[in-house]
Amino acid sequence: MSDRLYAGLMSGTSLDGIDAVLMDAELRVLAHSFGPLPSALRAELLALNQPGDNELERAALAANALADAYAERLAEALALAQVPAGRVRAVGAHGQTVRHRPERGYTLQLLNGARLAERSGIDVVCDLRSRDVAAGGQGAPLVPAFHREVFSRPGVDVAVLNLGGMGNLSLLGADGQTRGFDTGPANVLLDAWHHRHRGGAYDADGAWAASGQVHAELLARLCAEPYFALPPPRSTGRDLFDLDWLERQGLQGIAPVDVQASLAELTAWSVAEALQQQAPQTQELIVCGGGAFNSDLLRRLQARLPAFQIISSATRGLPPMQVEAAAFAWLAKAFVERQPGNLPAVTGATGSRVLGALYPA
Ligand SMILES: Nc1ncnc2c1ncn2[C@@H]1O[C@H](COP(=O)(O)OP(=O)(O)OP(=O)(O)O)[C@@H](O)[C@H]1O
Ligand SMILES: CC(=O)N[C@H]1[C@@H]2OC[C@@H](O2)[C@@H](O)[C@@H]1O[C@H](C)C(=O)O
Repeated sequence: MSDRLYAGLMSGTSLDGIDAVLMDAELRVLAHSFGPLPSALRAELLALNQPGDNELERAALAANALADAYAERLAEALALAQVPAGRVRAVGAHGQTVRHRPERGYTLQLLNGARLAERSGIDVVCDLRSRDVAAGGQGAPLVPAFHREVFSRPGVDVAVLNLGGMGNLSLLGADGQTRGFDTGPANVLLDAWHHRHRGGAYDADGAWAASGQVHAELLARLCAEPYFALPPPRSTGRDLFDLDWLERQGLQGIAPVDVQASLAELTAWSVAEALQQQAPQTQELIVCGGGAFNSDLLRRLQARLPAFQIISSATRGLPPMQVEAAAFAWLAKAFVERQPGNLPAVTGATGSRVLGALYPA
């Protein structure tokens, strides 16, 4: 007999690892578990973002391996909270985005949901984006509805910024309206460029970027990418923003450290520009995702948004690395209650839809 606990599992575009969150029906987090992706699986998922040989079998095997890794993270979250699987009503499991092409009518998150149900003994709700795409939407971002639940304040305009691999903003209007869209790359290019020149997963605290100089002409070329001028609804991913994209912008003669500084500035610019265009009256910015730990990035944001109070989501009760997994727990709850998970004003779908596909335990 379930007492309506929900779990969320997320592995995002940065491919840093898997977050599992267990929460109650009042959206209080009971436990959080994070673990890196096994390195061979991480490399394969990264490779599957590009066309390659024998994709079908490789995708199926990666979806299996991801289900096993998800099951492990979920088990650890349950153990931390000392909660048996039988008390969890459902788990919302994102899977790994390897293609995001809403303009072609699909978005693809790898995950063997059947295997996760088998391993966990919990109802699995996955494939949470396809229905919105089928209804003409972008299938992303989905978190604005959850951000509204946990971060909105009556009478105050609040913006919530996820700085993951990609960046996305939720605009929670004082008038009760919620908007949202992807700003562009947040950490994905910073991680990849840092990895190429310095090794390691990411530029800790943005220290390398902070030691460089922004290259004004390169920054201008990066900012000229047409994606940044698109009106919402808009979403993006590694399909567009990868190292090939960066190399096409002309890097000859520019020191790698200055490219890193320029990439950090691009992230800050894309967010500030979007806020100034879309929500000029807003003055509060809540930051979540791994970029919330990058003080160089936050300093650049503050410099471009001097009137804003920029705070970590932890200040509002939800630590930065728990927000997305919690959102997918909330989406599982919405599915169980057959409530819509999307916001058509955000994704551009023709209407509200119940999101997800169910693999019963
Ligand atoms: N201490 C830190 N200093 C600098 N950057 C950090 C730090 N900790 C995390 N990050 C950045 O945050 C990233 C992970 O963020 P997060 O887990 O929110 O992304 P994601 O969920 O994979 O992406 P998305 O939200 O696009 O799906 C890392 O790849 C790294 O770039
Ligand atoms: C297709 C896809 O996986 N999109 C992710 C990605 O990572 C950040 C940004 O791009 C956002 O649009 C989305 O994730 C969050 C969880 C969302 O749907 O709100």
